[in-house]
Amino acid sequence: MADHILVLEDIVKAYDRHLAVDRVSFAVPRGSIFGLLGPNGAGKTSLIRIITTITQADEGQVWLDGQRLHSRHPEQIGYMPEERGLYKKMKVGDHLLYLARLKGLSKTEAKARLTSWMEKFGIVDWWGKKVEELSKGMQQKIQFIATVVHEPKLLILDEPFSGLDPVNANLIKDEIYQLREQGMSIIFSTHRMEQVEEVCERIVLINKGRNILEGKVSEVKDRFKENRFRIDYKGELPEGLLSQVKVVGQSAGQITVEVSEDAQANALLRELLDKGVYVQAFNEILPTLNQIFIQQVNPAETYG
Ligand SMILES: Nc1ncnc2c1ncn2[C@@H]1O[C@H](COP(=O)(O)OP(=O)(O)OP(=O)(O)O)[C@@H](O)[C@H]1O
Repeated sequence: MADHILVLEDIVKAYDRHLAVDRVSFAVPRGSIFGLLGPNGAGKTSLIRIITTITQADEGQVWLDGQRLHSRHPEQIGYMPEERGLYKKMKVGDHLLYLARLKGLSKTEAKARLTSWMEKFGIVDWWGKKVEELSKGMQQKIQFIATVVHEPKLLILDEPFSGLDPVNANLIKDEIYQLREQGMSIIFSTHRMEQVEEVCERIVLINKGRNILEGKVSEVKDRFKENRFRIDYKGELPEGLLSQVKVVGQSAGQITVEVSEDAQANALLRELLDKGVYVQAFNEILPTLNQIFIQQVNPAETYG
């Protein structure tokens, strides 16, 4: 448990007769970026609401930083929900101060930290503006600052890049990496699988309230690989070269093969080189997280 900032054990949550979370367990390694994934209605928000003590689990245990979850723990968590709730009529600076004070910061400390964040984002002149004067993306930057200003141990970000242009998305992404470098642990919830591949080290996939897949992103991709390799080459392929492998795709200068074991791929590459074929690229085709997500959540669908 020492290596984990958050541990969930056998969490159950039902609303009336609907079982939203069904014995979910997982652990978030300290100082990592962890993807909490699942289709709409899977139970992710229900789990986040339990972790942030907004609601309570019917059964199971949550441990934060080695302690059973208790009422002071929210001060150590920063949660940016997908529904961004800022008071439209309030001025940005007052609003941020109010939220930072709620998280236990003194007024002086809050002001110093907020000013430093606003300087970092180049938005000091927004301090006196009303929230309603800001665009959706601008409000999101404010929400991000409000979420991290008290330097929580655990940061939970629900679709943090939605509504942000690529420049601002990168700005926030860089800040997330920096916070991780400083030791913060981050749970990242999104439906955008390419973002997960880019930023997350581990994932858990929730479907219909259950944990159906968990692990390091690289291991998960490896688990679902189909031993396929794509070879880009120049010139002609010698006769009989591919008799040992299954060819599953072929076009000018490119061939895709399926091997029965890894060693066969090495043997094929060696043979290509020995026969004087100019190999431009020899790549293993790993499934994308998007393909794995679709296949696991909806097994009737195939990919390839
Ligand atoms: N307060 C509630 N009362 C009744 N049912 C609820 C309540 N909150 C969630 N549910 C139900 O519990 C299930 C899980 O919902 P939850 O919001 O946790 O899913 P989610 O994975 O966050 O989905 P999304 O990706 O769409 O945000 C859904 O079937 C939802 O309808």
